[in-house]
Amino acid sequence: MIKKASFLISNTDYKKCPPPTMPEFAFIGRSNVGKSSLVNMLTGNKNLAKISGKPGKTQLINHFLIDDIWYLVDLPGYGFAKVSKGIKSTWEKMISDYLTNRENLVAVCVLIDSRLDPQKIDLEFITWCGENEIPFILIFTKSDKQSKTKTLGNVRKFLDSAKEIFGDEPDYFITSSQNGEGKVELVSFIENEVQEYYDSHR
Ligand SMILES: Nc1nc2c(ncn2[C@@H]2O[C@H](COP(=O)(O)OP(=O)(O)OP(=O)(O)O)[C@@H](O)[C@H]2O)c(=O)[nH]1
Ligand SMILES: [Mg+2]
Repeated sequence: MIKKASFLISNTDYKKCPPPTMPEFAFIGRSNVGKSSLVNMLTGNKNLAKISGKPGKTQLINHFLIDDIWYLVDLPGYGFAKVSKGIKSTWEKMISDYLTNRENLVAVCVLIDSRLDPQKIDLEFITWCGENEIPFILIFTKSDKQSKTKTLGNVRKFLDSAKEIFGDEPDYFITSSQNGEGKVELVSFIENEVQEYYDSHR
């Protein structure tokens, strides 16, 4: 479990991010999918990342230091219709530059709204990750909002779509920031990866 978490710095330029000396996990997904809420749930600190009912709250690359051994990054959402084309492409460049150049990035955690059928923009994003050889895992959010059957049905549909693209199923987790579902599983997974990172970088 996470014992210690603190906010470090916000950036628009990946070159100004903290030195890449620790393994890093970045949280991304559509605006309002629950990225910042998940960061707070995982760290047990309701006030760490800013949350809003309005999409587009997070606009920068936000670094958090976890247990003094890994970085968690809260990224702005993609696919937010209400911003202008110009702002959108600036965001996209900032995020794609960060994702393709950040050498200590272990995996991108792609958040998917478990209430919805597979969304084109999410499938496009994971396709882009594949093309750029960026490892990713899927995190289904807001599982508390509907029945277990409905959640599992939507998860299955998304995994089937991903399988069509990649030939196999990505690692995935089902979570709720409201009731803590998936916290233990996801944190254990990340902590394992962190350990492996240090083992292979000795
Ligand atoms: N019921 C429920 N609501 C959630 C959950 N996660 C997030 N929310 C709500 O969804 C809204 C958006 O949450 P945020 O965490 O700000 O979403 P975000 O992905 O960081 O959004 P941007 O920063 O705008 O891209 C807020 O009103 C949250 O309270 C969840 O697991 N369950
Ligand atoms: Mg946010």
